[in-house]
Amino acid sequence: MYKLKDVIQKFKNGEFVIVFDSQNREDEADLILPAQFSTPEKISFVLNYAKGMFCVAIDKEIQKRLNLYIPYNTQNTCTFTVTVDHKDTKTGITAKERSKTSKELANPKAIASDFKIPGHVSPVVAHEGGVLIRKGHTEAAVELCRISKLFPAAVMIEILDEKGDSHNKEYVKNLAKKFSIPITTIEEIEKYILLSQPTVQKEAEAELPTQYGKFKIFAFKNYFSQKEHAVLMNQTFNPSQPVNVRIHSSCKTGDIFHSLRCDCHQQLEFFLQFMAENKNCMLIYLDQEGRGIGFANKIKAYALQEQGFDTYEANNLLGFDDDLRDYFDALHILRFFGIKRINIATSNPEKVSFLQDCGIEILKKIAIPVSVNPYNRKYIHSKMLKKKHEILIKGEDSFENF
Ligand SMILES: Nc1nc2c(ncn2[C@@H]2O[C@H](COP(=O)(O)OP(=O)(O)OP(=O)(O)O)[C@@H](O)[C@H]2O)c(=O)[nH]1
Ligand SMILES: [Mg+2]
Ligand SMILES: [Mg+2]
Ligand SMILES: [Zn+2]
Repeated sequence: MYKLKDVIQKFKNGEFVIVFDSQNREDEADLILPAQFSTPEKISFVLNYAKGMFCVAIDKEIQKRLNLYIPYNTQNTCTFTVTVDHKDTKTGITAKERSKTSKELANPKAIASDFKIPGHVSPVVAHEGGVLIRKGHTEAAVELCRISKLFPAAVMIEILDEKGDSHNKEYVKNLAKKFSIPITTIEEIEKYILLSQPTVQKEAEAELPTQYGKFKIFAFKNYFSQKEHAVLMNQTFNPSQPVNVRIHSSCKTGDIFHSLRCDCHQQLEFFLQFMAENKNCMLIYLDQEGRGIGFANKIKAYALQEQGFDTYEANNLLGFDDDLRDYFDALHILRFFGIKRINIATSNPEKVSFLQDCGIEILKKIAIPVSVNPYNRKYIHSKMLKKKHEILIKGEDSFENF
């Protein structure tokens, strides 16, 4: 699914890769090389073509083992340590000597006394939570090493163009093309991690008798986002048979207060009833309120909708994208239960394509009939028009009636 696989293959073999961060962040590209593969030639290339700050991204373990002091207050900024040279270097500045220092930073047997302080290489320490917590080049570089099963140290340097500009995308692309260097983004690295390792943990399970029937309830937690999700399923459950799944994003106003502004409560109620009447059902109730913008922002968005903006325009006016949700946690919940084949109750084509791309087989879509009223009319219409939701309108209802 992600071309990151090819990037990792090259990185594993000791080749350079280029990593862009997000446009909302530094909007820069760094040339990155596993430090263990440093050679004078490669370091010379880096100095000639990248021209930014010569750093070696390292993990916390290396920083501690080498006793690399962090002289700055580094809350949320780059965690640079003191500068170093390897003890066997003379001035420490030549490509050959910087290569030696970089390579030794990746040496798992290296000790503090192997390095002289100050020097000509700047180690910078990645956040322990990696790119899931901090979306910087340092974290990306160390993650690339980790994914590639290399020592967690990488030479990292910003690419500047002929004029010294670090934001020239065309220049970076041409450089990549000229030297066949693969390009990736921090976002792609993050997606790769979210797909390849479980994002949630099961915390607890119990029985849950409801007015619809007796179900089992599970609590799952994502320790990065601190989000807690609920999973309801039938008491007898066979994951090797197709499972009827609903992935529902929390809607306090709809699910709890039965708001008429949206169709959430109708969908939830339909599915709970469906669970009572059918076997092998699972409701994954995700803690991502207001399409991921949170409760307070959703209410702000409602206030804007009262002025005539639609649900997506309101999000955008508040500075958010249309939809901030993702379904990685839901994917890992399905994987946790060993579920591979599902019928899904949704109108949202994005949920379907995400799960399919991740290898979940979708056998059927279960349509949920919803009523239109004067308060949800525009909301439902916008979803159908702008996001291609396939919404089944109940009985006699039609948009023209409102
Ligand atoms: N930001 C924002 N979020 C909303 C608004 N109305 C509902 N929501 C949230 O939208 C989410 C539900 O999204 P929907 O688009 O209704 O449905 P869906 O989950 O994408 O698709 P279905 O599977 O068919 O339910 C919930 O998290 C609600 O809290 C709104 O006007 N603004
Ligand atoms: Mg950077
Ligand atoms: Mg919905
Ligand atoms: Zn709702």
